[in-house]
Amino acid sequence: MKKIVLLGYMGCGKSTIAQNLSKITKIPFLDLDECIEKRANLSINEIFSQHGEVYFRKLEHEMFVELLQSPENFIIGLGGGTPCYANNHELLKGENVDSIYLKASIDTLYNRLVHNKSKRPLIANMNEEEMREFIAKHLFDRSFYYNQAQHKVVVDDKSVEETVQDILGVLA
Ligand SMILES: Nc1ncnc2c1ncn2[C@@H]1O[C@H](COP(=O)(O)OP(=O)(O)OP(=O)(O)O)[C@@H](O)[C@H]1O
Ligand SMILES: O=C(O)C1=C[C@@H](O)[C@@H](O)[C@H](O)C1
Ligand SMILES: [Mg+2]
Repeated sequence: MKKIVLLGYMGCGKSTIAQNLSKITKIPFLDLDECIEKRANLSINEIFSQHGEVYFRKLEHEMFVELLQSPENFIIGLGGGTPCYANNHELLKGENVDSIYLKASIDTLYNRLVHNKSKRPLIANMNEEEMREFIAKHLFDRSFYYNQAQHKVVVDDKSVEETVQDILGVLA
């Protein structure tokens, strides 16, 4: 069986949806950000502030490759930027991978992130206006990489359960 890889912008629901998909499919779930935190013994915020983003991106790539090489089956929730660095977007097309882009609009992302930005170093210090502008531009820049996924599921105006059902549909 293939590894199921969920990707998309910060706040699109990768971690939330992956946990719920895991409960239904009984396939274990791993969150790439959490794996990196465990490996570094630091929070994502601490990695960014103590070592910088380039160091984080190297760890992120190494950990992603490691998980894909593991013989076990997992649902993997990626970090928001994972497909956009190194050759990670090419790894989304691997034979043993089912990659799914959880596609959310700027409004959906803004509404979810505006009160949940403290653990996300890229937006943690922005005011509301800066954040909306940042998300719009950043999503535009990253869309090319997200669109390398094998499948796409639109998450706007859907409950967690509805998105999980849509994912099961594309995997069937
Ligand atoms: N229908 C929904 N589907 C998914 N998440 C939802 C939904 N409605 C509200 N949320 C909330 O939106 C947030 C999504 O955050 P989550 O951490 O799952 O995103 P993420 O894509 O893993 O972000 P990051 O890239 O920063 O790790 C959570 O607080 C979740 O409770
Ligand atoms: O979108 C991003 O670049 C990031 C998203 C998070 O999941 C973390 O991986 C980190 O905060 C960077
Ligand atoms: Mg997450």
